[in-house]
Amino acid sequence: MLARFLNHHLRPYRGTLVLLVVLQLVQTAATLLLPTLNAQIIDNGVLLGDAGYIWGTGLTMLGVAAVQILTASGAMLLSSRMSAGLGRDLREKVFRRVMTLSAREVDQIGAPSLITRTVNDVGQVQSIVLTTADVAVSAIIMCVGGVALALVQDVPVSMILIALVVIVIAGLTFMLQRLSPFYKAMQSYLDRINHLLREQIIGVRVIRAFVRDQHERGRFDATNGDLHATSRRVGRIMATMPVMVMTVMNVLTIGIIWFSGHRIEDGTMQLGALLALLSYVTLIIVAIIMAMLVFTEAPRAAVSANRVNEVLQAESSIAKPRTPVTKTALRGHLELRGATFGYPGAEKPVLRDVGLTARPGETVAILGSTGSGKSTLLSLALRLYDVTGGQVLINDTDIRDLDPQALHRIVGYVPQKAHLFSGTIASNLRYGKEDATDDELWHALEIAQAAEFVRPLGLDAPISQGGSTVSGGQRQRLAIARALVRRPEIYLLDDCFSALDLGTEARLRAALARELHDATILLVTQRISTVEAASRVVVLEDGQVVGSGTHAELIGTNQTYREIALSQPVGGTVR
Ligand SMILES: Nc1ncnc2c1ncn2[C@@H]1O[C@H](COP(=O)(O)OP(=O)(O)OP(=O)(O)O)[C@@H](O)[C@H]1O
Repeated sequence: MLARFLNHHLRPYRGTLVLLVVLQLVQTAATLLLPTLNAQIIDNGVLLGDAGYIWGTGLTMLGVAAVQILTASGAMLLSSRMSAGLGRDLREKVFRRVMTLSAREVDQIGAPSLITRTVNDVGQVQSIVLTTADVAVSAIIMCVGGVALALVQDVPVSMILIALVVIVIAGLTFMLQRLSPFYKAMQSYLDRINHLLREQIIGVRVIRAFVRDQHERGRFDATNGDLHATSRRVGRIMATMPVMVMTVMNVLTIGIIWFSGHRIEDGTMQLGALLALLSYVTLIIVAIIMAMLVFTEAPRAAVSANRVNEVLQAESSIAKPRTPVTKTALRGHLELRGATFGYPGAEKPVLRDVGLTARPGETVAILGSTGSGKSTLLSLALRLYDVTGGQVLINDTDIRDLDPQALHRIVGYVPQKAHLFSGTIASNLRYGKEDATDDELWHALEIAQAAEFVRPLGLDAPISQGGSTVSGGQRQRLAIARALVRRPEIYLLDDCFSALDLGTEARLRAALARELHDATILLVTQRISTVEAASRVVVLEDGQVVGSGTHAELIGTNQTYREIALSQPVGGTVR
């Protein structure tokens, strides 16, 4: 899996890879040549007392060492460039893919896991590429070259070397296979830690208010403890590797010295050959240990590559239209026709056979008890999810046939939980219309009843991530202003007056009525005072429409509406 993954994603770096292997080959050949030259100096120079030979071969060794240094640093430069490039490419690919996924896939994989995959898992893959290119490639060349040169020195002694290298490689492979499930578990513990951290940092005020610090610390410690325990088990397996490698290699060295001693005594082998063979054994031991350090990370990188690949292969359940409709003849028409929808894994649909129509100039309020499916209904009109039955039509076109760009041009959305991005007030307001002028921003702020608090701060006042530096009510008004700047045909307002006092809400609704007299507004709310002025109210109960009409019509005829209305005090009295 890892090899296939890397083969695919390293395609743009094939040239670099070839150059890197060439440099590693030269570097390793230079390293391996030095013991051979050393053996020659001893046999032909030192033992025969030939100073000229010693000088000549010594200078050659200096030249070889210079080549070795230059090629090694060149290879390191290329490998770090290649791995950094791969990391950048993978993060970009994952980010782009996540941006195309629908809410359904994001829910399924989970936001914390997507973050771990983009940052940590890509980092693991990047790291294995760096160490493989830097260390493992030269280690493999060193092993093969070392064995080949040992064969040149003495075939019978080299056979012992080959047999033991095969035993070490087989033992290492077995151990690496055992590590894979632990690495899988470690990555999912990391997901969980990320999930807990996000939840606890975002919910820190609730934790303090309910004095749940101890409880939350316990939850965090439990997962952190699991990660720690798994890492220790991995560490224990890894700790046996050097023991095995070093034992085998020490036995090998003793065996070579013992066997070679007899052969030198017989006169079938020279002293220089023994010294060269011992140098090769050292080089091969070092190469195997280096490769082992890299390959112990391979199972973890394989798990990470798999997790990254899962995101890259994920297909959005919101299919792109085959022949997208980019222009519609009508403007501002929204219709749900027998719309049915169920969340994945849910026992029953959240919305059943919902029908409603909203036309330009109309404000259709959706009222219903909590959990009745109001926000879900807006999600369908935004195509965050596709209906499982029936249709959503915008300007008489099935939303599934509309070009996504056109859809998002037509529809403006103010979420229930106003979300702002880090930047400034102006950058948030221009989120849907980058070329909006300052005048347009101030106009939107005036209507959203936000100009008063923005004026002393200025449009360039900083906004922190999520908008935590402004109050809930201010955040809601900024989110309304952001939608107004775009001037869409249809506004989907999800309970976005909930944090406003009744006076501000009344002024805002009056300003919206003046400004958006020809727009279509679908307004989710729990407040009767908000729906009184609506052209029509649709009452939802348990995912079904149980009434539709004006406030005056429903108050007398609709039981659910009456119950909600009677439960809400107005001006200190109950209706
Ligand atoms: N992403 C989701 N996955 C699974 N179920 C969900 C999801 N979002 C909402 N639900 C479920 O769908 C039902 C309707 O939720 P929805 O948010 O549409 O209700 P609502 O009427 O807007 O509620 P409220 O007035 O409290 O905001 C609820 O039972 C909720 O548990």
